[in-house]
Amino acid sequence: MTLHLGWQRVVVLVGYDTVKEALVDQADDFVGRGPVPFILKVTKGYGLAISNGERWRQLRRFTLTTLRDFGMGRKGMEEWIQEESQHLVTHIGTLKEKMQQEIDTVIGQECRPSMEDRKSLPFTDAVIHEVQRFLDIVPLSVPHYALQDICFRGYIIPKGTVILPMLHSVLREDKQWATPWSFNPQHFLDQNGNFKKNPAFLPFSAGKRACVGESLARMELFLFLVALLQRFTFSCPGGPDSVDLSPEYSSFANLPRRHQIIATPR
Ligand code: HEM
Repeated sequence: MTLHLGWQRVVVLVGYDTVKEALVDQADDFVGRGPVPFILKVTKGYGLAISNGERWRQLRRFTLTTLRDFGMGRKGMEEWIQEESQHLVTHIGTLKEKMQQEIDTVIGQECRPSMEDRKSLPFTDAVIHEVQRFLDIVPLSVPHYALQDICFRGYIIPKGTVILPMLHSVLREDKQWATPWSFNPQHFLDQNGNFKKNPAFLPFSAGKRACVGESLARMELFLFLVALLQRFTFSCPGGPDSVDLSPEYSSFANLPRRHQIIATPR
């Protein structure tokens, strides 16, 4: 779909098939990032997220190597996050009985969680995936840009066009999810309760420009949440129905609201 935002021509890619075909199957064509004003303002024109060509390739390689080395250093990334999460559990508390039952059964309340535990905790893993799908934090991804004319599905996308891979349309697509508008961890579970991948789970986008922080972010989400659930039960003053799940702001990002949460030690 083509539209104009002021003078800027924008092509919006809608749905899993289109987003995947562009970002993965035609990865080299759609790898560009353009001089979009808000990204320029945030980055001042520097860094990985705004760069193109050789400069971007080098920055991306450097970033990925640094994150990987961080993970393999004297204190691995996993261990570092584990320690951080232990600090956090002294302040906050837990969430849902079913996750706690699963965690209690598999690793107990005392043992420090590790990433190895993820495959033994399919329900917890499914809940985390569903939270990311449902919250839809970066609904339009970070804008891409046609650095030259791109031929896509028989159309020409002219050089200078901003391209928005609409991740929101993938994370809420009827064809991909049984109940796209409801929070439903079953989206990531099979009939036997095993974890089930869904290729349309693209909160970090896809292809050559996909989020470099994905592994770190997913590790943090898992280790923090499991450590918190081991020690606390969470509730909110007005009961679960009082929680408004709609974002506080919705534009480039969907920002979740702040909530008052009661963390009760178990
Ligand atoms: C839940 C957490 C996160 C989400 C949902 C997220 C999502 C995204 C998305 C959608 C993009 C755009 C990809 C594209 O252009 O196609 C992106 C890019 C990027 N993310 Fe993340 N991200 C998260 C955490 C992080 C973290 C922890 C880091 C840093 C360690 C990070 C660093 C970056 C960078 C540098 C880019 C630009 C990559 C490039 O242009 O080549 N992100 N992220």
